[in-house]
Amino acid sequence: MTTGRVIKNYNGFYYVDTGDQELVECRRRGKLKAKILVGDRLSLTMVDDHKGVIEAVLPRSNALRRPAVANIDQMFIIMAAQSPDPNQFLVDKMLMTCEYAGIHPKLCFNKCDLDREKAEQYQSFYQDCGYDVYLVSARTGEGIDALLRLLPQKITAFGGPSGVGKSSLLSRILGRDLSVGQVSEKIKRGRHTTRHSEILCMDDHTYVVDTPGFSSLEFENLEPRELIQLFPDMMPYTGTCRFNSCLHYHEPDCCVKHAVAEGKIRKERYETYCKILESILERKRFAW
Ligand SMILES: Nc1nc2c(ncn2[C@@H]2O[C@H](COP(=O)(O)OP(=O)(O)OP(=O)(O)O)[C@@H](O)[C@H]2O)c(=O)[nH]1
Ligand SMILES: [Zn+2]
Repeated sequence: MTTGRVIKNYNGFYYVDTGDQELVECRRRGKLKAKILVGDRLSLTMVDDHKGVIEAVLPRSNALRRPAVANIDQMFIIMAAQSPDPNQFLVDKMLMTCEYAGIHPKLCFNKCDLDREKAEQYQSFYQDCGYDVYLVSARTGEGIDALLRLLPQKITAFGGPSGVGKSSLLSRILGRDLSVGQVSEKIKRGRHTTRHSEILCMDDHTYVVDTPGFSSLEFENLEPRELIQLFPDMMPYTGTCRFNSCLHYHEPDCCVKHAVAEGKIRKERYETYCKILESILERKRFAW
């Protein structure tokens, strides 16, 4: 049995990287009902050198719903140091979306040429929260080498709000202009032909996923008590609150609130937590 990774899904065929030079064109075995995502690892039976039949989807390490992609090795959330100005609540929500999908993301502030001071403030804030933060400029090329060093042999997803310079950054990273629909040799398809998540090939086994529809609604079914798990900077302080069921909100003797008061948890992060918690509680009230 051969194993491989789905690189694209097109017209009922799955194109699978098995480690060989060429992608293997696969169909699913008729009785296989599982949903197959880009990024999924599969077991397959080879029919000839270039064709196969998918027998099973192997367990996933993570999966995002929108964009639909599985088994990402790392995720970068791209923001701009300026135009558009960064918004801390939005950054927090995107971080939470990734954490909910089982991905501990990295942050990248582009357009550092425009406002280095602001970018450094954000860098220091989120580093304190336990996130790796990279400062780059797609315009000047600053910081790109540091990003490039993190990519080999991995599937890396890039997401972020519109206008932060994601296309410019990916063009720099891939060394080709993405805006004109360049065609990747191995994938044999240009960009901008689909709105689905797209895996772009850098070289054998190194892939970059452009995620245009990055959605922060992934935690809409979250239970109030689960919310704290999406804040790795707050999680260490849970567990010793007076009440086992503590939501770290209005309860007395809450260790999370103590940590906020002592400056061990950043106040702004706790504010995000409360804001999202309130929206979840509100939604549950309406559901009754
Ligand atoms: N000063 C500066 N401008 C940049 C930088 N990167 C991108 N830009 C500019 O920002 C604008 C948006 O860049 P895009 O690469 O189209 O941004 P995007 O995030 O792909 O935008 P969408 O296609 O809307 O998702 C363009 O005018 C770029 O020239 C940078 O590092 N510095
Ligand atoms: Zn508590």
